Amino acid sequence: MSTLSERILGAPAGAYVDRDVDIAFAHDGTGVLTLEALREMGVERLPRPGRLRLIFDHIVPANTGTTATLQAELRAFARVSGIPLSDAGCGICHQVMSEGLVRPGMIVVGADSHTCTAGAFGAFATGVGATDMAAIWASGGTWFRVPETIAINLSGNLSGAAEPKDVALTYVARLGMEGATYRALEFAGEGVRGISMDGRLTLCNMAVETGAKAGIFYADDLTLSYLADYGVKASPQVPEECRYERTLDIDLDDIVPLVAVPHRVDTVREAEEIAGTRLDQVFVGTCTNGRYEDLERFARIVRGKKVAVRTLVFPASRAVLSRAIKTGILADIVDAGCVVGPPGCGPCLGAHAGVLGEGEVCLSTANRNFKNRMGVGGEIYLSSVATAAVSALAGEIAVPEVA
Ligand SMILES: CC(C)[C@H](C(=O)O)[C@@H](O)C(=O)O
Ligand code: SF4
Repeated sequence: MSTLSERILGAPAGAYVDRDVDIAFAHDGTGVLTLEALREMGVERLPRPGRLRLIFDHIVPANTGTTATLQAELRAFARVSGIPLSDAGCGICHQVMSEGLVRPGMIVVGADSHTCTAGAFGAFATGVGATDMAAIWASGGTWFRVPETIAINLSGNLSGAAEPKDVALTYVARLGMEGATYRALEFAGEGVRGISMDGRLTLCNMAVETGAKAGIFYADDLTLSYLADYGVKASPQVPEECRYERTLDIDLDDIVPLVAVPHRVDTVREAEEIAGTRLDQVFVGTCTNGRYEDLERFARIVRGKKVAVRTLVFPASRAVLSRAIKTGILADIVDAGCVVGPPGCGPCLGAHAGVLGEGEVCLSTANRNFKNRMGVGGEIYLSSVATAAVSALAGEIAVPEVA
């Protein structure tokens, strides 16, 4: 009788286990540090390069000569070591993982904290540091302490303008930024069924904002049909009776549009309470909310209208961008006056495109609003896509009525 994390890691909570990993990836930022650590360790050959991956997403295309040189070095390393490389323009590592690479039951590690996103497929997926990643690349495996699990028990259905992002902000606010440290969050209950795969990815993505190692859903029919579109065959995972450390009940019928206010992601208000807050920028994208369903929802709201404030839209991957072009929603977004950027992290971490100036205020669909993250002196509010869309049209924080 095990939690899903216990089942995948093959031991009860609290145990330490050594496991091979199915996928171990790094991006352009942490890849540079991983390579540096490998060189310091004197590692020359990597045993299973096919299970490793480099994905360029954080600063793409390169913003300075120094960045370009580091990326060129990493590219050359991938070539000689046989590591598959997804180069600039492919999209955010977590989105690339979710497009047919991750399967139920896998153990996935990534040198990025939001690796927990892949738990949406019933995989145990967690972020590690670059030095740990170097050791994993050199050996093919690592140790884990099997986490205790907090169940997030979902009931009911989302209604009105509420989105999975509002559910994520709800559990982050209720658990707090350290409330689930070293735990796994397992999404359970009848309410799970009504949440799309894109929505499940959003929910798992924010698990790390509570300190959790992983966020995880059982693979069900929806998971299997999503994966089938990528040519991946998988079996469902049937939940067992198991012991959770605690259970957090969330009734989806009660969820309303929410906003995390500066500078903590667990400081959450109803959008209604802070409506009218003046904005300098709206940012739609990231590994939290840059997927096709998000862009479609955004386009539906801004179609035929004009945004009243600088609005940046960065699709999470090439596949998302391509689909948005083919279905025509990208034209709606551009015609509404938005700036569309290349697939990748974009302004999320304040490294390039879309950096905020001193005192500027941004409403973003990302997962973090730490002080100075998008630029020194900038202020970040976090919301759903629908809230971002109506706010972009209003030039100030506004409350969406229908998603
Ligand atoms: C740059 C990277 C190490 C970092 C992370 O791991 O989360 C980034 O993706 C972020 O969101 O802050
Ligand atoms: S989109 Fe933002 S949160 Fe996600 S991996 Fe990139 S920088 Fe990190």
